[in-house]
Amino acid sequence: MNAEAMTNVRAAGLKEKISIRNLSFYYDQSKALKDISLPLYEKTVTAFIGPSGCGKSTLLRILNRIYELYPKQRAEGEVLMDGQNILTSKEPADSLRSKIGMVFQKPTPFPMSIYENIAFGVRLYEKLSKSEMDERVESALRRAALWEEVKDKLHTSGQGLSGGQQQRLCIARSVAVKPEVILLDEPCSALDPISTAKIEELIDELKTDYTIAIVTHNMQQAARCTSFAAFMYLGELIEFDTTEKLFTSPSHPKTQEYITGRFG
Ligand SMILES: Nc1ncnc2c1ncn2[C@@H]1O[C@H](COP(=O)(O)OP(=O)(O)OP(=O)(O)O)[C@@H](O)[C@H]1O
Repeated sequence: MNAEAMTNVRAAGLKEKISIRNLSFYYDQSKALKDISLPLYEKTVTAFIGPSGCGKSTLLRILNRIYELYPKQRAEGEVLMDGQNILTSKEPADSLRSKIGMVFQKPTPFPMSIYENIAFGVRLYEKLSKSEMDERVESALRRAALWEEVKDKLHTSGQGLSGGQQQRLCIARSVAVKPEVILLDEPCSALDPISTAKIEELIDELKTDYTIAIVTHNMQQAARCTSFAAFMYLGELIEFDTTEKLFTSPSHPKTQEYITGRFG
């Protein structure tokens, strides 16, 4: 990041919620991420962009330790959340995942009712009374801008919703467990433009409470709804800066080529 951007970060009083330091990642012998260091600022949206295969999804999967389910995958370096290295901490994975929620490219509602899609995750972490649970489900659906559309059919299947509604249900599901960080891996790539616009509005709304990282192939989307952006290429972080700087006057020629559509 250049000096001017750094001054702006300081002036805005932004705190590093997550600090990624010298992070490398291996799929067996193959090195998919090479010595990545960057911050995710608190209550801010950061975009991860770059051509297919550059390691964006791999990076998100490290942040909530999904990779540890696979014996041949290994991370080196540090991912500090509020100063604690989540890669080596003894914190159980499910507790970590309640703090760092993830929404995937393809909407993945569970095969159960809209209500249960949300209540199911909450029950893993908290014991709530029926009325408290009703409130939690409603507030999560409101937060995900879905309440008005589903309030009269909460006990019908979540899989009966449209793709865009399903994705908002998945966002509601992750919001319901009161996370601190939300990771969005191409959340709009399977959606039509109207649903995409709704999710973008929602991201803008959610950043008042959550630290958000979003992987996207859509440059306009990154420009519209993020404050910081990281450009990755072949497993390396080429450039990290404010989204405005990265899109208007990138420092690296590769970033320039990518954002102007000359490759990728
Ligand atoms: N399960 C896996 N086993 C081995 N290599 C993998 C695995 N998953 C990903 N990779 C490799 O790791 C590298 C980074 O992949 P990743 O999916 O993180 O890229 P990406 O930037 O998210 O791509 P896309 O934009 O296409 O989703 C690629 O070279 C990919 O082939």
